[in-house]
Amino acid sequence: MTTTPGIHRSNEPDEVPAALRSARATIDNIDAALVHLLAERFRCTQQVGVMKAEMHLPPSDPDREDRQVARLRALAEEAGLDPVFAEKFLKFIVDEVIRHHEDIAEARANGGGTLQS
Ligand SMILES: O=C(O)C(=O)C[C@]1(C(=O)O)C=C[C@@H](O)C=C1
Repeated sequence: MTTTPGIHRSNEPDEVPAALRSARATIDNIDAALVHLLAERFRCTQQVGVMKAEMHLPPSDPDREDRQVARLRALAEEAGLDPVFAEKFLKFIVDEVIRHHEDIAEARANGGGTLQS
């Protein structure tokens, strides 16, 4: 593997053509950004889960989800991303968030704090 200072170091074999190597480096950077964005989103939704449990609000809010879906579908269309995929991706994430909210509410109901520490 060759290295250039300041340039993304790929773990691709040397025989991979430069254009493909470069495209893969971009993909790797985008995937890293997605991981960081998702980590921040889940950090935020954990706090929402605690607030909801404290306020005895249900874990899911279908009206809010409908608004999120409509907004994300429009954004996806503008951006040239398949809106069906955007909706599926949001649902995948939100379903996981709801499971976390349920766990937080259950832990609280059992006198077990907030799962935050
Ligand atoms: O906004 C909320 O009430 C949340 O709990 C966050 C969130 C989300 O992850 O975007 C998750 C569950 C709700 O059904 C709606 C939205």
